[in-house]
Amino acid sequence: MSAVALVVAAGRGERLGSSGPKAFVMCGGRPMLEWSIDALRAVPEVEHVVVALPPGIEAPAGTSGVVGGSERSHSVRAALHHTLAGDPVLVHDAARPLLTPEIVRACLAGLDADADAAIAAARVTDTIKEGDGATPASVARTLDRDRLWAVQTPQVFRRDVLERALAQPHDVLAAATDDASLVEAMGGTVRLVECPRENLKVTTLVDLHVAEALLAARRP
Ligand SMILES: Nc1ccn([C@@H]2O[C@H](COP(=O)(O)OP(=O)(O)OP(=O)(O)O)[C@@H](O)[C@H]2O)c(=O)n1
Ligand SMILES: C[C@](O)(CO)[C@H](O)COP(=O)(O)O
Repeated sequence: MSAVALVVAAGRGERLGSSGPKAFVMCGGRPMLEWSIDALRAVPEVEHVVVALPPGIEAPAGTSGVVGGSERSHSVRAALHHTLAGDPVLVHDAARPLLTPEIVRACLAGLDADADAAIAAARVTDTIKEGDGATPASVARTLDRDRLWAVQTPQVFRRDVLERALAQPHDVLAAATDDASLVEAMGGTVRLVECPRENLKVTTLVDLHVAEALLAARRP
């Protein structure tokens, strides 16, 4: 297998409230992006790593860089177009610094012969209720938690499937919060690969504190 990894790192980090791009915020003593690059480069099946970056920022050592787009999926598409080869294609958020080589391997292995994609996800442990959309909100229904998964990255795709999923109009891509949902909309088969909840996304300041604590706990 010769997989290519696309790491999206071109977001602004508005919900974190950082002064610069979130992927370059210090996390556990280094820019957040570097943790994911290390985990990906520790897996020999990943032959090449491409990073979608904010304008004017150089790619980390051992990777190649491309300027990202206005929304996340546009950045994924820019990075995909930057690669000439590599199948399957693994997409990962720089905002998930708790990635491990084991998670990368599990997601690559999850792409079986009948699947179009395999995505990291954790089983939901909370009770989830759907609101009725009114203000004040009331409960419309309680969802069956046994069937619910909180989706993460990596998300691994057959190259031709991801190319087709991303060959859609700008506003369709802008509305997608992950790439697998574009494949689902095309009728594709997306496998769920159970991964630890620790593979969290740093969205707010609380997440950053939790990520730093988890990274510190990993130190020998
Ligand atoms: N135009 C964008 C938007 C997001 N991302 C990347 O997609 C991942 C997930 O996005 P998110 O956490 O929503 O990041 P931001 O867009 O930076 O956050 P916010 O929505 O709070 O501004 C991050 O690694 C982010 O850098 C990207 O490469 N290009
Ligand atoms: C792709 C993603 O990380 C899966 O959980 C996530 O959807 C990114 O976008 P978000 O808008 O920050 O949830």
